[in-house]
Amino acid sequence: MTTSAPARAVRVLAAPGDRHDEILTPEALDFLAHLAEAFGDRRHELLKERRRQAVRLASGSPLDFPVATSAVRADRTWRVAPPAPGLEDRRVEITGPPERRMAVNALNSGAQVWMADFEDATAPTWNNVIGGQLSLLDACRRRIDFTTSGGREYRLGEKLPTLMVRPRGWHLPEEHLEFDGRPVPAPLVDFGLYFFHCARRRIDAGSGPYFYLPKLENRYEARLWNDVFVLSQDLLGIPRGTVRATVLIETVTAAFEMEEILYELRDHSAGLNAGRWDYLFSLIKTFGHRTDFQLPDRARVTMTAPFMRAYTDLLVRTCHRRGAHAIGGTAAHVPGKDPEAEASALAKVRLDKEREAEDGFDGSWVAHPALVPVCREVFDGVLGERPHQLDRTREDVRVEAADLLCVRRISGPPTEQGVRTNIAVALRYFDAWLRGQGAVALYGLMEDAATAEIARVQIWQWLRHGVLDRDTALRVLDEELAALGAAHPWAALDEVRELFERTALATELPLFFTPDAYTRHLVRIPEVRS
Ligand SMILES: CC(=O)SCCNC(=O)CCNC(=O)[C@H](O)C(C)(C)COP(=O)(O)OP(=O)(O)OC[C@H]1O[C@@H](n2cnc3c(N)ncnc32)[C@H](O)[C@@H]1OP(=O)(O)O
Ligand SMILES: O=CC(=O)O
Ligand SMILES: [Mg+2]
Repeated sequence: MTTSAPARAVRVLAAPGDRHDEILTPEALDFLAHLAEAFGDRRHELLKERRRQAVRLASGSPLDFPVATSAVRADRTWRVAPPAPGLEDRRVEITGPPERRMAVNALNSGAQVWMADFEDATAPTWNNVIGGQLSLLDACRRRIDFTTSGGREYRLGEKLPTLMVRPRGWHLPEEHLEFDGRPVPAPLVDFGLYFFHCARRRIDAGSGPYFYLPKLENRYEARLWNDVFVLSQDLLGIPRGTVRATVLIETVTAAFEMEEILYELRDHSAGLNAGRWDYLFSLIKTFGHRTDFQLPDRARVTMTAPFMRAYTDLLVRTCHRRGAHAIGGTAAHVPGKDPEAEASALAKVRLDKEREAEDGFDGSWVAHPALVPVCREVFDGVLGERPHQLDRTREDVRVEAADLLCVRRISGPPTEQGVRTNIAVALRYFDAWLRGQGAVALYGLMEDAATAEIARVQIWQWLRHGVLDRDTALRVLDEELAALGAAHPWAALDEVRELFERTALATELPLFFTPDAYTRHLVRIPEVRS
């Protein structure tokens, strides 16, 4: 590294695990200490600002495109950096946790990009966090092959996708690492360890250190990431502008600052992604108190709802006028175990990808290897030999604040089946998450931390507006807990129930279920600290 050591060190508070010393080297911890020292306080201030903004919006302050940055939006001259090596053609991107077996499967899936996910698809147990870093390091060294105890072989193919890594969001701490008496911010840990160990290897392989940035709420959070990139590159002597990052527009406040977010990151930007599930979650939680934001059953809120279409159209237009890729989101349907379910899932995903490709997206996400060919076929049909469609500037798109916020047109009360599905999904997902699994297939759909949040906050919202009565919610909760216990005798029913009651049935809505559940259930710090 090119600068002197920080005054304080990062302490590891976890028990040593298999090969963890390969990741938690003194040099890597020193790198994290630099990041924690430089950015810990700013992250803390930005989280306070998130809470202040939530209160302002809940008290009726209007949400609109910021006046202070109108010059950035009006200036037609600026562009983001051109696509970096390996990021020009992104028509199919597969997502998934960096668990070893899934890592090999994703790398062999035939997609252009693998988005290795420490956020929505990972329950951040210490073993998942460090195990994920080991998978990434081994993948970068091409030493990830293994054979299961049953003799099944996992071997990397010749041509691999470009690797992008999604660190956890700013709201999460990593309690197994301490700096200056406080947990190190989780995004700095996920980003920092990968960057420290793999940035040079990726550059030497003709690619680069590339990231997806989740759950940003405004331009200041994008600026913070940009400063993290600048310092990290300087510390390792890597030229500025080598890092690239795609920001997920998945909060309603960020949808009003897409241009500004691209602008803040312009030298490191690799476009925007329409993170539809967190977006919907954010919309409900931000305006959950307002009756005109009351949404019907989750299944009825689709991407063709006018307010969702306004959000994706605006994203494509914003990206393309700035020379940035616009990447679509995840259709949650995953192939089931029988051919009929599989055909139905493929048909639904195809429709979703067709809409995205026709609307101008340059590529999209899939959550399962069996969906790669569908997504490819659809984007091949629209792109042909071209790597993207940045030339489709979508001048026809006119989106005002009201278009993004006009939810009323699809509002309505829930059905009993809608209530039951949400409760069942939340309980089953919490159970999986507490056992260390961050994504699961439930009732034919991929469920992760974003989709489960929708299930949770809808129950809260319906109770709040009196369209669901508490007795019914409690009765369904009892029934669905019993069903979960019958299906999974190992499920921690008391913990699951308590988590649901605390996060869905409380008067005040917790902003996320994860931070508190993480601290209570996933953190394992031995009695005697190292
Ligand atoms: C809202 C958002 O943020 S979307 C992005 C975050 N979410 C995700 O990335 C979810 C990714 N998807 C997944 O985790 C999985 O597909 C699940 C959990 C939904 C379903 O997984 P499974 O129940 O294992 O599915 P299934 O049994 O059909 O899997 C068949 C094979 O495909 C593999 N596979 C399934 N999904 C993936 C994936 N996304 N990446 C790599 N391999 C995968 C499985 O590991 C399995 O491999 P194996 O035969 O070697 O054991
Ligand atoms: O991260 C993606 C989303 O839809 O949420
Ligand atoms: Mg998300």
